[in-house]
Amino acid sequence: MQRKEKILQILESTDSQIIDFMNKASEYRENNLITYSKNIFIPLTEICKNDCGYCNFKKTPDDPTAIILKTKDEVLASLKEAEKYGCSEALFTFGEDADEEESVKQKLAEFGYENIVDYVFDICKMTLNETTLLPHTNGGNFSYENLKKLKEVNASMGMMLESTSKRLMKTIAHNKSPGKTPEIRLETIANAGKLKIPYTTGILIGIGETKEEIAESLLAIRDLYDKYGHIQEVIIQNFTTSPGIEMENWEEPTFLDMVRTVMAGKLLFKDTDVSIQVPPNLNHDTAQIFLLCGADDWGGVSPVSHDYVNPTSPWPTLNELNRLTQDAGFELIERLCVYEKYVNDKWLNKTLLEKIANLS
Ligand SMILES: O=c1nc2n(C[C@H](O)[C@H](O)[C@H](O)CO)c3cc(O)ccc3cc-2c(=O)[nH]1
Ligand SMILES: C[C@H]1O[C@@H](n2cnc3c(N)ncnc32)[C@H](O)[C@@H]1O
Ligand code: MET
Ligand code: SF4
Repeated sequence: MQRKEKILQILESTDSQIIDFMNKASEYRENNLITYSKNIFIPLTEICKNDCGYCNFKKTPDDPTAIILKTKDEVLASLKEAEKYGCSEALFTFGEDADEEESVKQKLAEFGYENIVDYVFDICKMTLNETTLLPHTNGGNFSYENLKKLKEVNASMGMMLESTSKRLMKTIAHNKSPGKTPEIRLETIANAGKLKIPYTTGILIGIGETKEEIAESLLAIRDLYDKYGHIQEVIIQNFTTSPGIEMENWEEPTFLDMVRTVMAGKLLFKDTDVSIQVPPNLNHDTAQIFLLCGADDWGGVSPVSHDYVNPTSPWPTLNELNRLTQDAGFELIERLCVYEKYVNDKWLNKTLLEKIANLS
C-alpha cells in the first residue's frame, strides 16, 4: 500500500480500528519520557500582513489594544521575569512582514531600524547577551537571507506549515493570507533545512481541510525531514474557536479527529526521532490520551505568560502537567527549545553552543 493510503486508513479509522492503531502507535516509543519546554511567550508585534480566519492573535493598527512593537526594555523586563521562573526558552511569536505596515515602520524608525528582521535579530542577541534564555523565533515566512541572519541568534526556529491545501487559499481560513500559500511555506521550511536550522513545524487541524489534505501535509513534512533532517518536532494543533474571530462559529475538530491525526503523525515518523507535539492547553480535559497515541512532547508551557495565539486556553500548571503525565504512565522532563541531537557544531554556532553548555 502507498504511504498516503496508509495514512488515510488511520485518518478514516473508526471503532476498534482506532484502538488497533493506538496500540501500534504506542509501540514505537524509545522510553517513557514526555518532554516540554519551559518558556515565555513574547509577542513582539500583533500586526500582520495576513488575516487568517481562525486567528485570535492579529490586531489591526487602529485597535488601541494592539501591540505595535515592543520596546527592548519591555522585552528585557519580561525575559528577566521569566528567568526568575527558570524558563529556558524565549518564544518570539509575531505577525508576518509587520514592517509593511506604516505604524510598525514608524516605531522601527524611532528605535533606529529599517526593517523588522534587523530588530528581531537585536532582540535575540540581547536575549543571548543579557539573559539565560534561548531564543526561538516563530514569525511566519522569512527569506533565505533573513533566515540565515536569524539562525545566528536563535537556538531553534519554527513555523507551522498549517496545510499543503491550495484549496484553503480560497476559503475563510486563508483567503486573506498570502503567507499561507503552501509553496511559500514549504520553501521557507526547505530554506531552514538548507541552512541547518533546528526547526519546529506542524499542521493545524479542523480549518476545513480534508483527510486527504491532512495526509498530504504530513507527507510533505516527512519529505522535508528526509531531505534536510532539521525537523525536530511536528505539532498537531487543533483549531480552537473563540469569540470575535472570523471562524467563531466554525466547528472545532472532534476529539477523535485529533486522536487519528496524532496516531497518523506518529506512525509516519515511527522510524525517526522526530517528536510529536500536542499542546496541552488546547486539549484541556483530553490531553492524556494523546500520549497513548504516540505524542511525546507538550511543547512550550509557560509559568509566566499566557498563550497569545489561544488566549482563552490557559496552560496547565507544571504541577498539573506532571500529574497528567505520570497518571498516564509517563515521566515529564524538561527540554530546551533545541533538541539535544542538534546541539553540536553542525547546527549551532559557537556562541549558542557555549550558552547551552553553561546552562547545564
Ligand atoms: O504556546 C504556543 N507555542 C507555540 N509554539 C512554541 C512551541 O510550543 C515550543 O516553544 C517549541 O516546541 C520549542 O521547541 C510554536 C513554535 C513554532 O516554532 C511554531 C508554532 C508554534 C505554535 C505555538 C502555539 O500556538 N502556542
Ligand atoms: C502559531 C500557530 O497557532 C496556530 N493557530 C492560530 N490560530 C489558532 C486557533 N484559533 N486555534 C488553534 N491554533 C491556532 C497556527 O497554526 C499558527 O501558525
Ligand atoms: N504569524 C505567524 C504564522 O502564522 C506566527 C504565528 S501566528 C501568531 O506563522
Ligand atoms: S495566524 Fe499568524 S499569519 Fe495568520 S493572521 Fe494570525 S498572526 Fe497573521
